[in-house]
Amino acid sequence: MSHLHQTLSSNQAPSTVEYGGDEISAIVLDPGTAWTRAGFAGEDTPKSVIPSDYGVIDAVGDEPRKLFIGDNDVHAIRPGMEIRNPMSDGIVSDWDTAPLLWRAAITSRLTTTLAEHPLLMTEPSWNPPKNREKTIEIAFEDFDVPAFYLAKSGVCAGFASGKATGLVIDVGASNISITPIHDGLVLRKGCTRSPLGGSFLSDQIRAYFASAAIPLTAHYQVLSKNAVEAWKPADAVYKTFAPGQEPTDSYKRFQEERVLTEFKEYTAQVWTGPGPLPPSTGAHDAATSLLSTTGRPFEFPDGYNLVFNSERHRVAEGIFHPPSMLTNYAGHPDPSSTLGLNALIHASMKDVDIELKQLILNNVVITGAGSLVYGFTDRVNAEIAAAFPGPRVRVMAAGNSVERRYAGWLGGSILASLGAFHQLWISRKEYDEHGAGIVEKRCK
Ligand SMILES: Nc1ncnc2c1ncn2[C@@H]1O[C@H](COP(=O)(O)OP(=O)(O)OP(=O)(O)O)[C@@H](O)[C@H]1O
Repeated sequence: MSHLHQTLSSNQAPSTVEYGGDEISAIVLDPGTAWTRAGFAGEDTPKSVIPSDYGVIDAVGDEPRKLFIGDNDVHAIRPGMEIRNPMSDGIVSDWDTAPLLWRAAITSRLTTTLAEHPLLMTEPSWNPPKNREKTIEIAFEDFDVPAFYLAKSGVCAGFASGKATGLVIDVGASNISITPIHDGLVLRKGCTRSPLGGSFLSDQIRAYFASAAIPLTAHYQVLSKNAVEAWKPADAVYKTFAPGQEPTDSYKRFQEERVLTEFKEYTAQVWTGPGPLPPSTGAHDAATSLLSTTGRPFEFPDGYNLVFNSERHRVAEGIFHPPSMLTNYAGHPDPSSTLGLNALIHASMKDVDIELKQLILNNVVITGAGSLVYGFTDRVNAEIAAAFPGPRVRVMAAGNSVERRYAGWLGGSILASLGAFHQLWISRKEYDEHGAGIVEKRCK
């Protein structure tokens, strides 16, 4: 892919791809753990973004299993509907359902004739060969596409910022990954990741609410509410369900996750460092005065509202400094063996030779919706500047949240619409001749 980067610019957005002499729009599909994003190559944003979580009512007797995919369906309250996700750690773990989601993302908003459009999909750098082969098989045999390519999401996110060389820090739902890229290729030995992504932050906030006895209500549970003063009990009417009609626990958790994301968006804030957030000292929290920040309010769906001070920093501290993580819940990562973000960056840069390291650290690209929490970029900046002092270290993050959310997709969109990309597509003929193994040779 290295020859492509010379023609690369983030402003470039041709609207069609030339394939087989005709101008046909390629489709770009970026399947994440939180969202599945699909759109036409050359466009600025994916036209179709659906939750990767889906609803399912398992088969009972003669009734077959029912699936509920897409925003409207997955959020509707249905007794017995479980919410599941076909991804784990950023890669597909449920091959029965993932292709159904991909197809739904494409056919709901883009086209019903998949067989006419080349398909570019993104994948994380740790996607194993078996998964890659399965993906190309689905593209050609199930979707019947005329041409296919599998691009590394780290490389795509770099391209979205106009960089073919750099260090991509992607904060997704399932993890944080660090991908060094050089001339549009992933430097494999420098790829690192930790489970301390957006879902971890949600779990930390949930754990904090539990420890402070702050009730977490989801939107669907509230029928109506009246405004109340901060710290006063909610004055709301809650929805009740007849026996057997209640939503499942997984549905409840999925809906609570939306509220936790709102908390991340409006209230949580990363301590800007460098170095860890000072420890809590109880009621007269030294960190609060040290931070000299004003508190920030948050209102739950039932109107219960309060102002959060140092706690809104504390919930995010574990991402950078795992010993600070809250551990009052089952399944939390092990604070003593999980790498914080600074350590991850160090581990990634450890074996990169010195000249290349300078080039790479000159283009640190922060991406992924999980990075949108206040202060995140400032902290990364401070940590990198402290760890790698020098004038050539530069951290960049799109100020525009849409770009940050969709960087992987956008890079794929740019890539697939470059004239020079034409030669990289794997054609149906090549797939038929060489089989699924061709993906290993052609999509590096
Ligand atoms: N404004 C925001 N501030 C902080 N976090 C946010 C914000 N908006 C969304 N998030 C979080 O970002 C995460 C989703 O990020 P993203 O869409 O990049 O993940 P993904 O690519 O689908 O997942 P993965 O990379 O793990 O496969 C969720 O945990 C969500 O709660």
